[in-house]
Amino acid sequence: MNRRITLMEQLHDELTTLQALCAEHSIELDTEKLEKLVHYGHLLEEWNLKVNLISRKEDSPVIIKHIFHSILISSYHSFRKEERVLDLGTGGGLPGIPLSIAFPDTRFLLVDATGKKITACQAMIKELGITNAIAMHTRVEELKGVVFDTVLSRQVAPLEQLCRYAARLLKPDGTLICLKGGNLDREISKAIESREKNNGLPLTVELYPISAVSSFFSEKQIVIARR
Ligand SMILES: C[S@@+](CC[C@H](N)C(=O)[O-])C[C@H]1O[C@@H](n2cnc3c(N)ncnc32)[C@H](O)[C@@H]1O
Repeated sequence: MNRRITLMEQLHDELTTLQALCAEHSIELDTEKLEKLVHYGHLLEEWNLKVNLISRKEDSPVIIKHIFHSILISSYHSFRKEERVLDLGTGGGLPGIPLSIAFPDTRFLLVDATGKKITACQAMIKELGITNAIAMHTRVEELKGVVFDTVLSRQVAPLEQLCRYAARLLKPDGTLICLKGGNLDREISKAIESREKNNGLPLTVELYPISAVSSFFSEKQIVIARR
């Protein structure tokens, strides 16, 4: 029998899906955080009707494709108390908003060159009661007087360009973490060739393929660049 799924059932399904994925990857999140992440997913879809934040012809659940994808970074990097993190080209808050929910003691700055996207992020941050993330409308090249332990970036630019942006904003022992897809051989070679120009970033590049985590992450990798 065909029947419409109620909002309550949908929320429950999303919560269960996220909980199972987190448990499978040893990511510990309490129910309050899981519920907030599900709430963020709904706000993201609502805002997406007004501002282009994520693809509108979604073929996969937002809770996996965008939210768990962001959270998965924490399997490869420990977000510490008071750590300062920049999300460069955050768009609708990815990966910064999910990670700020998961790690409330870490401090996140989310920047994007598009004002309308930052307005959406600011509204979502407020509605979710997030106090450890700030969204700022700026090009990353114009950020001054701040340094970060970690720079995050999801689907923004080739690695060499990200290294150029991050080089002057990262502490000497800081880390650049990118969520990327496809074959990265050429862009990694270019980034390594340009490292002298980019304050020695990257000295090393670690690649963590995540295709096996979910069918929605086909050809996706987590890329970690260090000096
Ligand atoms: C493809 S979107 C990805 C958004 C988000 N990270 C995500 O995964 O959904 C790339 C975003 O990077 C932003 N962007 C590109 N270059 C930038 C720069 N130099 N400074 C700040 N934002 C930038 C764009 O405005 C855009 O919102």
